[in-house]
Amino acid sequence: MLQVNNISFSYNIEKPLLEDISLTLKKGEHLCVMGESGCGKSTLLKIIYGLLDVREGSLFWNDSPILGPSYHLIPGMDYFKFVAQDFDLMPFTSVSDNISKFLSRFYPEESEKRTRELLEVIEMTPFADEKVKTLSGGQKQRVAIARALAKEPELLLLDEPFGQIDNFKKRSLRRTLFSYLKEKNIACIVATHDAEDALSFADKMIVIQNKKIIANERPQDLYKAPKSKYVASLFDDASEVLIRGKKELLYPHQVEIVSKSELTATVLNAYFKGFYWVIEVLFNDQVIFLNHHEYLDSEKTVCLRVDRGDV
Ligand SMILES: Nc1ncnc2c1ncn2[C@@H]1O[C@H](COP(=O)(O)OP(=O)(O)OP(=O)(O)O)[C@@H](O)[C@H]1O
Repeated sequence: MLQVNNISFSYNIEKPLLEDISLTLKKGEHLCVMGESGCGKSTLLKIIYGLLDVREGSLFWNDSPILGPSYHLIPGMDYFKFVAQDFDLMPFTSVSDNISKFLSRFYPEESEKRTRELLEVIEMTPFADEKVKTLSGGQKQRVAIARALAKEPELLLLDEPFGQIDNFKKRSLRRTLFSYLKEKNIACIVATHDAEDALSFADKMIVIQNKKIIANERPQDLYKAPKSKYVASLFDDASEVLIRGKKELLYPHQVEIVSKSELTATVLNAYFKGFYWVIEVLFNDQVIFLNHHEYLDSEKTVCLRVDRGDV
């Protein structure tokens, strides 16, 4: 089990980046770390991996303290693997060799079987013999994930793991990877901007804002009852508006256009989303985003209805 107890960290002593951060993660559990760019997600992953020294607080994996580079000649915990945003692969070596390098040379058959299995997890079997330098950014990212899994870690730390992968591949890779991790009971922490990483695959989610953890809950619970616009905006184009004197935090699917209502608004823009449109409207000098089945011209007057349903 991972235990992070009240840690604080700063790159620059005058500008603390993370303050009083605490969290726990059990074996096989998946945690998603979200928050605006620059809030310290990657830094938190680096601290947990043991690449940075904390100013205050302590970290443990089971009963062993996780110590930073001041205490280790080679920083990084043995049972953990960290896939950073820069991948750190061997460019002139094949995809297979990049993965198998971390497997035992004494059991070549085992090693080959495991490499084949991991190539399938990252959907890169046809590229097994390609040199890494010829691969795209997204393909390199997938090889880095497979390499991190070669010697099964107890905790896998992924920094924006699908950032360079196209949507089609991302969805299928995400399904395969997270079910593989669950099957092997490997704990995982993902720093991401993509709410889909959290909503479908994480057991827990933390949100960082202004140096602190402002939410630590199941992603479904956070989605249903976001405590602020900052949290809701991680999931969708949330609007915070004053309606009939009451402040409402609304997702686009909770606002409908109806034929008659006392809430009137003016269309500003319409954004094509495939089977629906996101319509941006101005309501009492406040901008609201809502989902609608068809395109609407700007400046058109529309009537609104709020239907919070059960989110
Ligand atoms: N080695 C470093 N030295 C000094 N400052 C750093 C260093 N690495 C990161 N920072 C700063 O710390 C802050 C947090 O960076 P970090 O990469 O942890 O944020 P993040 O939430 O992961 O951002 P993003 O979502 O954009 O990847 C940023 O302001 C960044 O410029």
